[in-house]
Amino acid sequence: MQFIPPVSKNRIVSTFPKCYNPQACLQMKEDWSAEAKLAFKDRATRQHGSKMSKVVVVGDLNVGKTCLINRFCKDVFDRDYKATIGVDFEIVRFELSGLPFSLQIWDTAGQEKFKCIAAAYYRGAQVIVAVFDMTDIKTLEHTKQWLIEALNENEPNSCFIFLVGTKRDLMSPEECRRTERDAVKMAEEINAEFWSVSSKTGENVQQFFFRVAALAFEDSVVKGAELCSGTARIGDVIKVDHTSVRSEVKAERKSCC
Ligand SMILES: Nc1nc2c(ncn2[C@@H]2O[C@H](COP(=O)(O)OP(=O)(O)OP(=O)(O)O)[C@@H](O)[C@H]2O)c(=O)[nH]1
Repeated sequence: MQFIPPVSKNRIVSTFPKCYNPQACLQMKEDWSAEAKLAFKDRATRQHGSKMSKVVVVGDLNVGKTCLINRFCKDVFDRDYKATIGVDFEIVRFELSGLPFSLQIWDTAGQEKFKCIAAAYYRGAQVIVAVFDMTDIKTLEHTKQWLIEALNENEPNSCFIFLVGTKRDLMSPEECRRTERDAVKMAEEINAEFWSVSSKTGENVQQFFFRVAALAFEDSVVKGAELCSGTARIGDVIKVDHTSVRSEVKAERKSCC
């Protein structure tokens, strides 16, 4: 396994929605000439290289962090609870707009006794995912504290924040609606984007991680373009279009650890 240190993020470039906004990704402008598209790709590849973004997943014990990651990275679901000890991580490779991009997804332990080990890995996160169990409402309240601790280790305004409710499959439609209402309020409070998922059935899991990848990738490319010596303005490069990123994301998964 090769460990590639995560790149620290200094600021958020794109406007971050308060709750799920299905439109955000990077796309070259349709009306660009073939040469302009090629030049953009070349430049972005040079700046971007095989860019990796760090995603840190936090939340109470037993809320389903490991299952969420495993459903996406390995397409498996384990009914038996095995506590995460300290931290673990997976690397997922994508191809976005023809460019290589990776997410390094850190699974942290929810148990109090492992907290100090896990906290050592919060630094350099580009994305923080605060997870709660939809069947256990107090875990939603606790996401605030998890978030505070994760943000403490990072530059102010430097992370995209997601709030994810798991175990959707265990809820009746009415319970689900009620919990989602509470979660949207919490998401607004913590300036996060809310998703409700089921790792058991897989509902929304892939869509959620594709969204994470799209935002992290867009942010990396915008920063790269800003560094570039004036050949492209940001407005020329970024266009919001979620559908195209979804269809262009080709996940080549590589497990580590
Ligand atoms: N029905 C259902 N069960 C789930 C879901 N996600 C997780 N679980 C179950 O919840 C339990 C805890 O899941 P984990 O993913 O191990 O929890 P965790 O948050 O990683 O726990 P720690 O490692 O202690 O922090 C396991 O028994 C899972 O099978 C889900 O979406 N639906």
